Amino acid sequence: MERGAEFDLCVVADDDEDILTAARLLLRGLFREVVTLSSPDAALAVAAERAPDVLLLDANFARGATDAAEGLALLDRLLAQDPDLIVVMITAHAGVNVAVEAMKRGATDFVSKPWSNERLLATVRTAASLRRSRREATRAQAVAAPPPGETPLIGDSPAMARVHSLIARAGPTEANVLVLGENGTGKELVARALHRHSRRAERPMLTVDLGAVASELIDSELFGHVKGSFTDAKADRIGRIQAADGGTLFLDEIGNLPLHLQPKLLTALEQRRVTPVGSNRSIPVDIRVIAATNMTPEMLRDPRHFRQDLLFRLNTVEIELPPLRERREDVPALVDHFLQLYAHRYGRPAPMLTVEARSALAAHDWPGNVRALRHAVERAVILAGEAPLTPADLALGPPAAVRIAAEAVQPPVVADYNLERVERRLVEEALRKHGYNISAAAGELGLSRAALYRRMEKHGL
Ligand SMILES: Nc1ncnc2c1ncn2[C@@H]1O[C@H](COP(=O)(O)OP(=O)(O)OP(=O)(O)O)[C@@H](O)[C@H]1O
Repeated sequence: MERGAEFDLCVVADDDEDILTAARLLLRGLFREVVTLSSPDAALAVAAERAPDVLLLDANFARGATDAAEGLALLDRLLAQDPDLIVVMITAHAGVNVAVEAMKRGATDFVSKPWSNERLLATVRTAASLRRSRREATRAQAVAAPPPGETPLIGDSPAMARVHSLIARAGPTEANVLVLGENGTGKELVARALHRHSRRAERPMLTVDLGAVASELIDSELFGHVKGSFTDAKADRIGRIQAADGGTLFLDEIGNLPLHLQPKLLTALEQRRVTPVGSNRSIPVDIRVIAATNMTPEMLRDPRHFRQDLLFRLNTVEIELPPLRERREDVPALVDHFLQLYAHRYGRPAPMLTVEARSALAAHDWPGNVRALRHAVERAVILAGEAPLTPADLALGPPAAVRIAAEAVQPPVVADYNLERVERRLVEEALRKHGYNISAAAGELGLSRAALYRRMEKHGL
């Protein structure tokens, strides 16, 4: 790494080793890191994961090719993946036509081989400055409001006012934040808002859902691996921690991190370095970690479940999201927001709700929290006719106490062979048995978390 470099990262993709070496030597004064690559796939992967300031791309990627078809096709794919990517094309053989074609397709500039060092440096510096000003503009927008399509964090109950204030204060700092709350309370939305308020906002936030990754793969998913370190390790793979370098890493369902990997994560966070599986070389990383869990604070503070030294690393700031039933005053604003959202999405007028329907929504216990409320409103928008919606249209079911009493006398599942109803009943039972802990219920049902969410949605749970 060079001190005093103006920019962070330049990627050079070319099949000619001599060109790669020359570019690396020339550009390392301008960039803190110059990554050279000789395969199109690697260029796509690194561009997606590292968001370079500039990518220098050889127009004639295939050895001996001169018609630039491969380089131009790769340019299209790179720009489809990230329209803001700054690509400088390297053209050969007085390839003016290729240069013009590349600029038409969205390349920022070009240099022709053999290049003059001054010309190359000037072109690349101008291109990198362009990237920086684009990022600053994006960042200014990002801090002000969530990007289109992303839900704002709704609710001004005292509990949510506290959450908003913690986000505003902790967001711009580098502090690691732990977000606690039952499933569906909005932990991921809080993580996104924290990232948006941070100086890393223009870099990506990468998410690892530790409840969705098979436990034997978590090590390699987080830390990466080197080729041959285990049977399926057919090539080197960078882990999510390294991929989040410069940005934010969101570790969802951190309570699912196996105990034996907890010291490894702690060491990585303390030393700011990762060691891929099978490697003896550690790599420096600069990340901010936001973690989330649906474990109760009591479980989390039990060393049999979670190492306390790792907990102290992760919870510099703790944000607790209370379940929706403890902040019912947020229900009307959430209902109105989702009514508008789905009416717009399905191209129909937002249905009216009777006073009784609104009271039923506010009185419901919402064991699945805001996610379940969102699904209930979506379903109501889809099924609504002309008349205002009544409590029956919302299919909320009786209050929890009545439901439990009724279930006690229900016949066993096998008395009803209707597959849809049996599925709904089993999903409901598994959810209830595990206190709406999605990972645990999915485990018991033999489903992934995503598959369980799909079924909950299908059955309006
Ligand atoms: N305060 C809120 N305002 C608007 N939408 C919300 C709010 N809280 C949650 N949601 C919506 O509810 C759904 C679940 O939110 P999110 O994924 O952030 O919850 P979570 O706590 O991370 O859930 P899980 O633990 O199950 O992963 C999302 O569709 C989200 O948009």
